[in-house]
Formats: sequence, C-alpha cells, structure tokens
Amino acid sequence: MKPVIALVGRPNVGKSTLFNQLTKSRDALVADLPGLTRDRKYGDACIENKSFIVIDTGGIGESDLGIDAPMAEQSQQAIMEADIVLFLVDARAGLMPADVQIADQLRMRGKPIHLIVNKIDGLQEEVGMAEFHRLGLGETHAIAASHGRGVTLMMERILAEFPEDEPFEEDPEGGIRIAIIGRPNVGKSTLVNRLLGEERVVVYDMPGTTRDSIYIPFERQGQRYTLIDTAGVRRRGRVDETVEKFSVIKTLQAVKDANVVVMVMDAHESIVDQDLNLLGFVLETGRALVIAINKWDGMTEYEKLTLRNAMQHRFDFIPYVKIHLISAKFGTAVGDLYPSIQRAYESAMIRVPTNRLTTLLEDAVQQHQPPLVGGRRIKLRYCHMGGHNPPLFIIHGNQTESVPAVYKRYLENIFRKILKLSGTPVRIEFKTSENPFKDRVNRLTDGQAERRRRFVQTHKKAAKKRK
Ligand SMILES: Nc1nc2c(ncn2[C@@H]2O[C@H](COP(=O)(O)OP(=O)(O)OP(=O)(O)O)[C@@H](O)[C@H]2O)c(=O)[nH]1
Ligand SMILES: Nc1nc2c(ncn2[C@@H]2O[C@H](COP(=O)(O)OP(=O)(O)OP(=O)(O)O)[C@@H](O)[C@H]2O)c(=O)[nH]1
Repeated sequence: MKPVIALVGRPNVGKSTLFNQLTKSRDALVADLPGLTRDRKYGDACIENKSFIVIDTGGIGESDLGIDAPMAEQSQQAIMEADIVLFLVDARAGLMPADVQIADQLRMRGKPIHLIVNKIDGLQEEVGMAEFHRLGLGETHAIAASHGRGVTLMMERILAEFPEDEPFEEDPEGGIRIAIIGRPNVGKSTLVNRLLGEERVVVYDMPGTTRDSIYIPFERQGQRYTLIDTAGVRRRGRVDETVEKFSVIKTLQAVKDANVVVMVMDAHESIVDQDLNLLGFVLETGRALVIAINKWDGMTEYEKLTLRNAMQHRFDFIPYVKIHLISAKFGTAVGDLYPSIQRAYESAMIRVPTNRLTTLLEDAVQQHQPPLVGGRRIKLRYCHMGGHNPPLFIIHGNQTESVPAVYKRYLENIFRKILKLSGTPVRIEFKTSENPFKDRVNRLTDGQAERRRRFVQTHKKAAKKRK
C-alpha cells in the first residue's frame, strides 16, 4: 500500500505550495482540477521512485482551536486517513500560539508527525528552526517550499522506511488488476458480483481498516484477474452486513494499485464534480481506464439517445477511453467490458523495440517537420520506451525543450494510431542530447583524432579519384 501523507498547519504557512511541489504532475493534463472534496485536496506524488498520496487539508484556523474545541472535521478526517502527518510552520512568522495548540492536538492522535519549518529561504537554518524545537515534536525539517529547497531530501528521510515502487510485471501473479471505482450507490457492488458470476464470489476476509479494499482473484477464459473492490462485496445471508462508507483514500489506493480502472457512473444522474475529480485523479496516475455507465435498463429510446450524445460530448477530451453502457443488475453488456479491459491492459503494457520506435518517429518527422526555433530546426533523433502503465516514450534530440505542445500531440496521435493504443494515457518525454556520433568524436584523444582526420581525408581523395 502506498503511504498517505497529510499536510496540516495554520493558514498561509505554505501547505498548498508544498502540495503543488510534491504533485507536480509529469504531464499536466488535469493539473488544474480542483480537489476531490471541497476542503481537502488529494494528489498523486512520487519522489525517488516511491509513490505516495498527499492530502492538503484546508488549514486549521484560530476558530477551530478553542480551548477544547476539536479540530475542524475535515482536518481530523485527513489525519485519520494518513499514515504520516506533516505539520507545517512558518519560519518567517515564528512560533504562534495556534501552532502550539495544533501540536497539542496532533500529539493526541498518535500518528507519526514530522515538523516542517517552511519559508527558510533568506534565513539561517539553525536560527529559523530554533524556537520550534519547543514544540517537542519528532523529526524536524527545514524547507523553502516555494523554491523547492530541501523538499526532496525531506521526503527521502520521511519515506526512508517505505519500499520503492515495484515495476509492473508483464503478467503478474494475480493477472490483470482491475479497480472498480465510482461514487456511492452507482452500482459498484452489483457490478463486482456480476463480473464474478454469483457462484464464483470468494470473499477473503482481509484484515485491516476500512481504508483497505478487498482483493478478489479469479480466472476467466484462461486469463487471470484480480478485482479490487472498493465497495466491499456484500456478504450474502448476513443480516448485519455493514455498508462501508465511501472513502476517497480507499478509492485512490485502489487506483494506484490497479493496472486498469473501471469507473462506474449512474446513467440516471448527471455527472457531478466528484465524478470528474475522481476521473482527474485516475488520469493523473496514468492508469488505463474503461468507463461504465450503469443502470442503462429502464430508459426510453429517447433517453438513451440523449445520454449517448451527452456522454460522447462530455468525454471528448479522452477519446481513447471506451465508454460502455451497461446494466449491472440485469447483466446487460457487462461481458463487453472484458475485451476493453484486455485491450487497455495490453496497450498500457506494450513493449516496442527502440529501432521500431525510431523508424516510427522518423516517418512522423518526415511527414511533418517540427518547427524552426531561432532559425534552427528542432531535431528529433531516436525514441525508446521509458516505462509502462502508462507507456512512456522518450524522444532524444536537440532543442527539445522548444517542442510545441501541438507537435507533441501530433506525435502522440501517430504513436497511438500506429501502435493501436487504446484505453491508456500515453506520456512523451523529450531529452536534449548531443548527436551520439559527434559526442564520441569530441571525446577522442588527440592521437585518435589525428588518425581519424587522416583516414577521412584519404577516403575523400579516393572518392574524388573514382569520379
Ligand atoms: N518566502 C517563502 N514564501 C513561501 C514559501 N512557501 C510558501 N510561501 C508563500 O506563503 C504564502 C502562503 O502559501 P500557501 O501555500 O497558499 O499557504 P497555505 O498553508 O496553503 O494557506 P491556506 O490555503 O490559507 O491554508 C504564499 O504567498 C506563498 O507564496 C517559502 O518557502 N518561502
Ligand atoms: N436499475 C438498476 N439499478 C441498479 C443497477 N446496478 C445497481 N443498481 C442498484 O443501485 C443501488 C446501489 O447499488 P450498489 O451496487 O450497492 O452500489 P455501490 O456503488 O456498490 O454503492 P456503495 O457501496 O454505497 O458505494 C442498489 O439498489 C442496486 O440494486 C442497474 O444496472 N440498474
């Protein structure tokens, strides 16, 4: 499980700034989507190959901190969901009474706390930190969030005991991991039961908190899958079935742990912010995605047509995602989800050799040259894969920092089309590197360079003679 880290502190200490530093998305497709809930913001972050979920609490104000008044509900919630709490204070403002109160309240929660002294820029580190030692909290770090100073080092220390992310395997033990997510009541449990086929439901009583999803391995037509059930399969024949509350963290963990996400929405309800924010998070993590619009039964033909059009329009910014109209309750079109899941998975895990990608790149460039920058043409030389789920294509060339966004999209479309990628986001990264041949020439010793010069000259003379 990925660790969950909550940022707390007074307003204005720099929580949002740190949140943005940590979640700087590699490809800011959905970077400006608002948080998943009104007052908490959830982000996907990765530092030194360790990924984690970060929660920005709105800020704990004076009014939340009466003598015995409990902290605002949303901060409490975030702290409860977190594995580690980062308590931010402002080095410029110095130690404030509210800081002391927050520290007292945090201590009572019994979560590991790190004290983060922010805005250390322009101050002497030891001096800036000195007065905060009085708070008597665990490990202390000095950073300047707005400059990014000290942030990586701090996170390395905080995450020291957590393992690095494991690379996705081609065919992991449990097969394709599918997370079924969606708002409460959209029909997730019904769909899980339907996908598994009633007689197959084997529920493992997983120990753990309400934060954990249930993992259900199964096999279908020779392919292994693991369903990650965020709703919690209802136990048949039990009267006291507990319906777990929807938990954002549980959903986000499931997304991060999946290869393919099936996002369920309710055909009878309009798409609300929460749907879009969940979707935004899925896109940010880069997981493969299939959308299932559920409760398709009992709609008139007219309603169906209107809905179909509305959905197409609504999701036109992710044209690569398959949208299925299903009825989990009656089983209509549920089986069609499997081929889409399979395709999305294969696309997400695609492996393409460097020479094939380079040829593809050369063809694309020939059809449509990148623009001139300062009178010089951007050169794109070769391309190789840098990761999976989502596929990452790394393109080397020069002046690549000037490749315009439209040209990047053009390349993405070509890659998608030729490699037949469906259901997964695609990432493209550019690297500026000198021509590898020129590079090698530059590194020759004087003697080697002289021999090379003579060799080239002799060949040129010989070529002239032949003419
Ligand atoms: N000098 C300096 N200013 C910073 C630093 N980090 C944040 N700030 C500034 O502090 C102000 C508050 O930062 P925010 O990130 O909005 O603070 P916040 O804690 O999220 O505030 P709330 O959303 O009100 O809870 C902004 O003007 C930032 O530019 C820093 O490292 N150094
Ligand atoms: N008409 C219709 N109703 C459905 C369909 N799928 C689910 N429902 C109903 O929708 C309600 C919610 O279904 P659940 O499967 O419990 O939804 P959930 O998303 O797991 O809900 P939470 O566990 O609260 O997150 C139930 O009353 C289901 O019978 C469908 O395809 N058509």
